[in-house]
Amino acid sequence: MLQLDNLSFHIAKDGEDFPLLDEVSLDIPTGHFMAIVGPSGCGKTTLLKTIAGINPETSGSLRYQGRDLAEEADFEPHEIGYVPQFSVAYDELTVDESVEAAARLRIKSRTTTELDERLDRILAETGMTEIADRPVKVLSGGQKRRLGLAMELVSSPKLLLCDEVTSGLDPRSEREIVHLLHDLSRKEDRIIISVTHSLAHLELYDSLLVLHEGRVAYHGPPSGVTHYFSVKDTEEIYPALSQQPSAKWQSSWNKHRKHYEDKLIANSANNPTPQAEEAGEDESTEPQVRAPGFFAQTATLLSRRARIFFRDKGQIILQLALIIGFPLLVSLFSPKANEQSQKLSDSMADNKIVELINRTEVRESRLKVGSANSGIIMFQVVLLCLMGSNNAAREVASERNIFEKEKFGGLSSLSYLTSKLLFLSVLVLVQSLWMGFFVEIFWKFTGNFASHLAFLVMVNAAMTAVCLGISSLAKNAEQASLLSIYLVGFQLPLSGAVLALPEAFEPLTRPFIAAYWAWSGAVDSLDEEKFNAIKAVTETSLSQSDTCIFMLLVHLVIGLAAALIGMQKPRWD
Ligand SMILES: Nc1ncnc2c1ncn2[C@@H]1O[C@H](COP(=O)(O)OP(=O)(O)OP(=O)(O)O)[C@@H](O)[C@H]1O
Repeated sequence: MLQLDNLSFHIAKDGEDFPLLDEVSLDIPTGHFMAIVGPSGCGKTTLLKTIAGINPETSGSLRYQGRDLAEEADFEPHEIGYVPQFSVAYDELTVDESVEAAARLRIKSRTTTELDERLDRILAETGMTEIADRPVKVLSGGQKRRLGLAMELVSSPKLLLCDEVTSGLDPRSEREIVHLLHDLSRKEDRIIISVTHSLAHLELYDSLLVLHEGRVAYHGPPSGVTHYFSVKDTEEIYPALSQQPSAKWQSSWNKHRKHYEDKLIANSANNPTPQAEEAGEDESTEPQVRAPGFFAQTATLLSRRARIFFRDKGQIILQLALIIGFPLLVSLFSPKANEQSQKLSDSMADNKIVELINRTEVRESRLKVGSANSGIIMFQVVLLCLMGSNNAAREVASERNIFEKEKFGGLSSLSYLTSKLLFLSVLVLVQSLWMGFFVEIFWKFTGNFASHLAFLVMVNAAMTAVCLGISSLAKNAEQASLLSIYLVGFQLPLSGAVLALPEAFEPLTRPFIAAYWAWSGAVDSLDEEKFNAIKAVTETSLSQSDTCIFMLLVHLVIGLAAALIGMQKPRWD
């Protein structure tokens, strides 16, 4: 039995306490199929989220099988399934792969055979065996809803919460989904609560909850609802609701509640589910569901991310274009940087004017070489910053809903971060090392080349980590992209590599500019001649390579910490 006792959820609105749910009390027997209906905005989704624990209740209590969910133990992730309004599957995967990934993230299977059997059973139960190989992107609306249900059934939840899983479907698909939910509620003593706008197929529900402005107006058998509201047709319920304030509906419901809910409990006792009949209410017969560990979840996420990446043609083309195009672009400037700076002859010219001309020519040649080498390094650094931002800006923000849903199902934020870290590290290494080695063919880096490579890798890694942090903290993918692009845009002007910044300004901005630390560190890795040539053309002070590596590491760590903080923060729509 699921019991809601005076459950309320309030928000602060214009500085005042405002109830979205007000003292909702319900008794829902096991193996029960309940519909929540009510006018738009009456609090149906809010109630579902409060039961799920996504909205913390302001007052009142929730009990499941006698245990207080707030005081004692909350639902284990495997005990509860929540099918939200949005799709939780990736378009690039097939039905089979989506359900398998959901299973691997939520439960620990002893053997592959055990997992396969579970997947086959769920696909058969939800009528998707025939379309198991089909990509999610070609599924119909009804098939997508079935997939959403299948992905929740992997842990055999005792409580399944469905938010408008029939909305927008044609009448036939809607009927099929309601029948499917009805059948699922008859298995494993499962309680299914379904928010719906539709008043069709009410006969399939065990009970109907009518909400009005966050308050219960009715909870009883669907057959009794027209009598209760004194209307001829269910379609007339909403107009009837608007005829008196919700507080009045609530107080009259409180007078009738016991009578109706006793009836529901008596009905459920008369119609035990097949499992309840076989096993009685003995919970000790239930198989133990264990959550997968950190490494198992990380491996599942990583293999799913790689699969999605390789199936996304747009992503592959963009990555190839960046990886090939950017180093090519840098190499176009290599002839100037390869020029040797002229040296002064050991002997002085006899003529003072000739000597002066020689010195001026040497100086000009040195400035040219210095600025070409500085430019080529900064060009590499800025383009790698751009790649880093492209790598990570949308990585979390674009799949935030799915991530929240998976976190709700028991996914650890640390596994999620680690999988992103591993995936992005491969991109960073390929992009940065290719940039370094390819440009080296055309422009010889005279100095410590390994150190130069390290700075290219570090600046890309730092920018990727910071943009991952932005992606994880941002409200949405558009905001994350915009902030990341601004961050890259500021790198070149604030690095001081092109124009020295005003003295008072420089110490304020420098710590935040990854491009400066990578440029300065790479310049410090050059041989003495080129280092001096660059020093001669720039007014910006250069830092030692150790300091530069340290600062880039700080950027990396801050980015990752921000990403983890953002991931741990609940961000439901
Ligand atoms: N966290 C929140 N903060 C502020 N307002 C909220 C919050 N959650 C919900 N609301 C508001 O509470 C009201 C009820 O929202 P809810 O989504 O529960 O309604 P609903 O009955 O499911 O609506 P619909 O049928 O249109 O989906 C709406 O006016 C919504 O804007």
